[in-house]
Amino acid sequence: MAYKKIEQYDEDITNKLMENYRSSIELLGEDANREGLLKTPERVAKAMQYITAGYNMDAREVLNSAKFHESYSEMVIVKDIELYSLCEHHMLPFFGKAHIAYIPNGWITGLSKIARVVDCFARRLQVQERMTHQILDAIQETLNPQGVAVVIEAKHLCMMMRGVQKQNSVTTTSAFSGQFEKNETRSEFLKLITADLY
Ligand SMILES: Nc1nc2c(ncn2[C@@H]2O[C@H](COP(=O)(O)OP(=O)(O)OP(=O)(O)O)[C@@H](O)[C@H]2O)c(=O)[nH]1
Ligand SMILES: [Zn+2]
Repeated sequence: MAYKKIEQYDEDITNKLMENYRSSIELLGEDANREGLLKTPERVAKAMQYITAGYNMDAREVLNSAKFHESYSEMVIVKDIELYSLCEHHMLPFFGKAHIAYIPNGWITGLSKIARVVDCFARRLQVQERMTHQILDAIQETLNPQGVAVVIEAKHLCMMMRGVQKQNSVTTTSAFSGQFEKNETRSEFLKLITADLY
């Protein structure tokens, strides 16, 4: 199976995480035995496994699972794919949108698979730059298209609720391969992801 079902949690890992989160709650000055917190270690253990489930997902397998022969050779753009990830430095969320395009070279993939590839790499401890490249590489290697473009815009909670405390900064990262290395193609992509066509 390409990805972990939401309800499936490894019992051993869940139990070990629960012990750790119980200790963390106490170390942070709380009473882990008070009513509202009794089930919290288990909830957090499951939530953390869910938001890091990307380690159990294989992006190439996801893309190959719906790969179709097709002669369409214009740009395919899936934009505004929401993403939630965890920064690997503070384990705090960063979240935003991914805009992805590819120009097929005989093969297309199911549109939902593009969004699943985003989840696959977002649901890990990440830096935005690496995630951007991982998404591009998975699509490039699996579909062998004429080019791939990935733009990610995200807000990092580690820059908002602590540290430098900037509430409005947005980080944009991008990666381009093949035809998208040409200015003309890249400009068309950037124009289309900012256009309000829907
Ligand atoms: N390049 C990059 N940096 C990130 C990302 N997520 C978080 N960071 C940064 O990682 C850096 C870690 O820096 P450190 O100085 O080791 O950590 P820190 O003392 O907590 O830093 P401050 O956040 O500035 O308080 C910070 O500048 C974060 O803003 C990311 O996706 N990409
Ligand atoms: Zn951080």
